[in-house]
Amino acid sequence: MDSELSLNIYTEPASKESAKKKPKEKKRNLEAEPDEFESSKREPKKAKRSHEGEQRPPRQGVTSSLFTGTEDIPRLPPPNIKKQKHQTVFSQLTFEKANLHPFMVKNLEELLGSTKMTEVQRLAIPIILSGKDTIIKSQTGSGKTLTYACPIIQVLQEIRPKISRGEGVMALIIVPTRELALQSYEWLSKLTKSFTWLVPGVFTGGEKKKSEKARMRKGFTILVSTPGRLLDHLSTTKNCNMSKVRYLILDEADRMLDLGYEESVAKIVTALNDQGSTSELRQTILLSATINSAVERLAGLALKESREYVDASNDKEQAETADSEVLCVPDTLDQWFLAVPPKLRLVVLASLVASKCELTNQRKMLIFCATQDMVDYLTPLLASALSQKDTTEESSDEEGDDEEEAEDEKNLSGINTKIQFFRLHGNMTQKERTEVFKTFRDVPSGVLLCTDVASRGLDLPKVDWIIQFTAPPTPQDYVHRVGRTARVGHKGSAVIFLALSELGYVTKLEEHGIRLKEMDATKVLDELLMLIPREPEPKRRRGSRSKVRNFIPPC
Ligand SMILES: Nc1ncnc2c1ncn2[C@@H]1O[C@H](COP(=O)(O)OP(=O)(O)OP(=O)(O)O)[C@@H](O)[C@H]1O
Repeated sequence: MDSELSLNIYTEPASKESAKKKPKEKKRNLEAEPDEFESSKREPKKAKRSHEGEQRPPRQGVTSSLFTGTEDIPRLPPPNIKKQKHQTVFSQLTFEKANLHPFMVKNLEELLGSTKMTEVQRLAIPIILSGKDTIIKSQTGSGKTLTYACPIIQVLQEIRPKISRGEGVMALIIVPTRELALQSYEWLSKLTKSFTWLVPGVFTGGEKKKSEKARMRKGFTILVSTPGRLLDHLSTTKNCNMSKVRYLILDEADRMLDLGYEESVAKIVTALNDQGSTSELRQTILLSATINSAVERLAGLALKESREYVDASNDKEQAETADSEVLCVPDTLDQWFLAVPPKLRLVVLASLVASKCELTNQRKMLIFCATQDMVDYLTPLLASALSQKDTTEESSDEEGDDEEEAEDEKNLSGINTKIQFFRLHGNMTQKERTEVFKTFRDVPSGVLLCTDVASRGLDLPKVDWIIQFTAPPTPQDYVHRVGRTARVGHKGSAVIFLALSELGYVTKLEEHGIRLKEMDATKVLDELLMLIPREPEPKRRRGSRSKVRNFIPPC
């Protein structure tokens, strides 16, 4: 069998007709598979781009070495899913039924455009209101923030005489990342709008400690903080009064452990006890999308023995060990894997981004990378290959080049002229991180390249595609990454790039009840060909470059 991936970058993609005629082979190369991936969606786009009636002249092209000598992609055995876990997101109960203050119910209705509680909210809010320590497990994007925020605010606003901010912190919320701290703080600010005497505040590493100290002097009722910065204040800030903390929330507990915060949380709990907020007087709530023995250990540090356990997935049979845990992903999530040989990873990534973002102007995408360096490398690379901004900058540098070359550049860079690229990782200044987080959250479309700093807890509305350019260490991490889309009942898609040697990852996910469909890399590359403007190729001068060649090396 021909083991070459013989995609010719200048020839037309094989038509559906001809693809169908090809006999099926046991093993396949990237050319042989009939389109399974989004075939119905691709048709209209073909029509849009095909300049009807206009035949593209067949180009006797050069086949880049990128596309030759490629390994065969082995067929995977059929999926072996024993258990699959589905969780209904919304309950039939409204917030009104949870005995929340009418102002808060009205506020929620305006903010969310809905009055129905999610399943985890329906189950957990009454338990939290009853005053019991609680462990809450629920899938990503199921509304865990409001699950703790609503009952806390409900109880605090009822206290008479009214609480004053000078009395010290009454509710302490610990979250693993700065972005999540800001996000939770924003929700608390919105929910306390009608109860002006409850003052929320936020501490995050990377902010100026001096200004945080000044704000602390004025006082907060509800404080959100990352563990490191809170410990710092507890040991150095005089006015850090935690003696009256009656709620302690440990949000994204599994992530907190991954980041090595177990010891910090233990020290915070000790500091609270020392200041007089003992576990008997305090109600502690731990939230996590995955629960394993390490999370249970963390719970043991802070929660009372007599605690409630809320599992919104309601799967009582589930074995709660890290190995056999059946993980829960939203039903509205479409999941794929892409088996890609290393040398094609970049061009397939560029094709996928270009084609998905070209299909609609309202596309929001996250690309997860293994390292900060990878994010820093890929962001300008994709931007210069696919977006107009960099091209314009580059064209102005090349002022004076001959017209033919400028025209050529313009044509080939016209793959997509609107995609905005962003990057986010832990080695950026806090100011940059906050700016990127807020801007990306608010833009209607864009592509954010990030490390796992964005994998947990972040609520970025309207993200409809997650690309994992490198596989995460564990299936639990996979669930958190894909959890940035398909939130609260919305639809979303996720694709993970795997080298041929990594295909066992698909089986590993199946052991956890997660089923991935295969996306065909050739079809993805075909999409790129269709996006390249169909002008006849201008005569090239020696030394001239094209955008496509920026990411497809010359043969
Ligand atoms: N009852 C509800 N009705 C409609 N939208 C809701 C409801 N509850 C929460 N949401 C929205 O759902 C989104 C996700 O909520 P949240 O970030 O709290 O989820 P999560 O379970 O903490 O997710 P993750 O595990 O990823 O952190 C938010 O935008 C929030 O506004």
